Amino acid sequence: EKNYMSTFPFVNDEEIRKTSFKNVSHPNGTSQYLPHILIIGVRKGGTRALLEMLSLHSHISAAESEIHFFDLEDQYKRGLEWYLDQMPFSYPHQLTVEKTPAYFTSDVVPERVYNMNSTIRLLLILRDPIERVLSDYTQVFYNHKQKNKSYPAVEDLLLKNDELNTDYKAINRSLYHIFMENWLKYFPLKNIYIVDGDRLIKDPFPEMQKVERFLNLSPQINVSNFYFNKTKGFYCLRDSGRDRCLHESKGRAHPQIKPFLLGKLRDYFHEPNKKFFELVGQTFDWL
Ligand SMILES: Nc1ncnc2c1ncn2[C@@H]1O[C@H](COP(=O)(O)OS(=O)(=O)O)[C@@H](OP(=O)(O)O)[C@H]1O
Repeated sequence: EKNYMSTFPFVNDEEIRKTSFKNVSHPNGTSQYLPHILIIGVRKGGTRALLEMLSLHSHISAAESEIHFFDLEDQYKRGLEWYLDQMPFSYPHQLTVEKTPAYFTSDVVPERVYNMNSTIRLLLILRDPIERVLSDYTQVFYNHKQKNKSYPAVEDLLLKNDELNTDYKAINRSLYHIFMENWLKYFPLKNIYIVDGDRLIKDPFPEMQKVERFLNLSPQINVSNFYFNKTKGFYCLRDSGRDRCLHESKGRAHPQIKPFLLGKLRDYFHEPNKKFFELVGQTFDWL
């Protein structure tokens, strides 16, 4: 049998070795491990879809919720022992993965992750920056709606005095090169795999094959694990006969924006996108 697991668990220094694994194990042979893989973002990039699809693989064990360990002070000060305790119970041959989309855009997170495990594998799923802005807006819009609060129309946030409002948070979070530079101060590009979130929506299987390869996992995820659900308008998962789609909050319709505004967004993101492509030595089909 091919030794796919030979490079794991990536743990490189003594301190981490000591804390990376909790020896208080279940009778069934499972234990908790610090993550071997992190899905760091981007917010609205398709992080949940990526985590669910990766979980189709039997060697993957995923933390269900977003832990926000590295980005929130209150969590981080609880220490690695606490973080370890948030991890799922898994078998020694499995890899633990956690996803918190806020990690990618945080200034403090790369160094903190590095201090935990400098050879950890990072997955970053990105979408067209403009799509991401509209998805981000839609998310916040629904958050307000849920609380019966009103929220401005998208054009009122995107524009200020008839010009693009570059202070708008959702626009800033799409300046991928700025955040990427910070990650690359700590991690080599070869340890960061960038998933094309637009392609993962349109045709998930080939993208997941690439993720499997990057993680050195045996090829297990199959084309029949995915089926297109016409009602949802997205791919859903089929796992040992069980069908499931992502939550209804995933795959929402975005607001239509006027062509002149779309033009402004395109102009604005042109240079940042180019900078990002140069930084990672890879291009994407962004507008
Ligand atoms: N298969 C499938 N089903 C449903 N949704 C899918 C799928 N694949 C990718 N996506 C896209 O995932 C987007 C949400 O991204 P995240 O999970 O990263 O959002 S979050 O930051 O955790 O809130 C979500 O964004 P919206 O379309 O704006 O809702 C989806 O476009």
